[in-house]
Amino acid sequence: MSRIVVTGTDTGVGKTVFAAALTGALRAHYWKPVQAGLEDGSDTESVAALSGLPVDHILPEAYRLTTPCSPHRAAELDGIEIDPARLALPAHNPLVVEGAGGALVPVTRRILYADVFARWGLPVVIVARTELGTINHSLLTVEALRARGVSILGIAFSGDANEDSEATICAIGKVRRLGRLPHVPLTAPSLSSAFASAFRLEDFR
Ligand SMILES: Nc1ncnc2c1ncn2[C@@H]1O[C@H](COP(=O)(O)OP(=O)(O)OP(=O)(O)O)[C@@H](O)[C@H]1O
Ligand SMILES: C[C@H](N)[C@H](N)CCCCCC(=O)O
Ligand SMILES: [Mg+2]
Repeated sequence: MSRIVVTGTDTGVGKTVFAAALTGALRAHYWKPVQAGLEDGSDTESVAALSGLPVDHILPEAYRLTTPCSPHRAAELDGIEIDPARLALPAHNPLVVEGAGGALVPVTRRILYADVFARWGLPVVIVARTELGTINHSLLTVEALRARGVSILGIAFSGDANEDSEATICAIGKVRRLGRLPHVPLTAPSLSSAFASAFRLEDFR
């Protein structure tokens, strides 16, 4: 079975929506270790609603921070420092783990998400937009992860088709195109069906 990390080229690119679909398709457990920003609902709540899975597949966060900003700063604003020892992976398998923002977002002032991914030693899926600007953001993300020895499972695009940008990223970055999740109504059944049409489950096993 598989334990997979979902990162992205930026915040708001569709990691949570993709992770909900993947978690549901694998009947995995989902874990968002650090939630920064509580007012508009958490990623954990979104995945609980969108994955179609029983709630016991949705694991509690290690940190729930008030402010919607970088976790290192959100922690400071709440008067704490994130202890990387508390970010030990849960034993569940299959497991889908979501970062926050992009791969070089700081967890503390000394440790970035990419460093944590390297410690975990799990393969990473990069969620990338298809809009203009994605080639640069995607290739930067690929380089940053490889520089830290993180294994990249592939790229999951999010949004409208952009055939040349998607192919260019995968060719120059030497990275597998896993598929593209189009924008769909955010319900569990529509997400599940869009994921099944766009991705091959065996790529994640
Ligand atoms: N496949 C999709 N279909 C419909 N809407 C989507 C899809 N992907 C993303 N969105 C929209 O974009 C918003 C941001 O996506 P999402 O929350 O998945 O981003 P994220 O990368 O997880 O951000 P964060 O860094 O905060 O965790 C969603 O709330 C939703 O409105
Ligand atoms: C608040 C947001 N939705 C995420 N939880 C955290 C995004 C951190 C991005 C930091 C940055 O790259 O500047
Ligand atoms: Mg998210």
